[in-house]
Amino acid sequence: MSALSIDSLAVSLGGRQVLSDVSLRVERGQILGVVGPNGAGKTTLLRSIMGLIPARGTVTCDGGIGYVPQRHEVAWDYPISVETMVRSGRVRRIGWLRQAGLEDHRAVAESLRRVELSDLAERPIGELSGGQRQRVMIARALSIRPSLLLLDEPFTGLDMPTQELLTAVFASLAADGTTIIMTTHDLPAAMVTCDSIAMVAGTIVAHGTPAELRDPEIWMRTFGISAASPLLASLGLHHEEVGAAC
Ligand SMILES: Nc1ncnc2c1ncn2[C@@H]1O[C@H](COP(=O)(O)OP(=O)(O)OP(=O)(O)O)[C@@H](O)[C@H]1O
Repeated sequence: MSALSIDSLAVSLGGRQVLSDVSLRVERGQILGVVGPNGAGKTTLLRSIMGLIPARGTVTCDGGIGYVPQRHEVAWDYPISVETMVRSGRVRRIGWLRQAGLEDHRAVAESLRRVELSDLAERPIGELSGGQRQRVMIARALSIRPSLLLLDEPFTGLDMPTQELLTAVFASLAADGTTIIMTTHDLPAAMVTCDSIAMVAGTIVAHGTPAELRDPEIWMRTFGISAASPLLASLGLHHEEVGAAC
């Protein structure tokens, strides 16, 4: 059985069809990159896998799901520590009225270690840098030890060392069997770091390994770009014009 199976998923928001006929399989320990233009439905796809918005079709996952929304969706002026923020990821397991137990503390400490934030456990979240905030949100999602981790644009606005650190964290999670799905606008990085790429534009336009997605036509169609687009050059894909040699 695949770690995640999506069959005939369709989502309407505000009376408009945002996603239709989405079917996808992701195997355990794989990293899937979800790419597509603005408004393509990438965030909607993650939210519907998470069950946060009503959708038709079926989503089957073999374990818990951790979700890291885009950073601007979180209220960072809330007066709580990094540790409390990470522990809040386990609220459904702990319950609002029960004290956190040994297992909860262990899971929180392990998650903070994964993202190298153990030293900042007591720091108020309002005092963190953008990169540290992203690491807190990832630790929060990891606190339930999910089998599937959903990341919405995890690298946006981060410097190169933080991107490198997170890439290493994701690779080690995947090696330990966590399945990862991330949306991204950094297409060259996705082609290097993801095992497979799903190209989304209202539906799955193409899905394959980076090596299988070297046809520039697919990128031109999905992103609505011309053969002269710098995007194709940045991916090392060159469109050969028919009759160009004449
Ligand atoms: N709550 C909502 N009500 C109505 N329409 C919505 C709602 N949320 C999203 N949409 C619309 O659904 C479409 C897909 O949005 P979504 O955020 O999934 O795109 P995206 O691919 O993640 O885009 P981006 O790259 O800009 O983040 C957009 O046209 C958006 O305006």
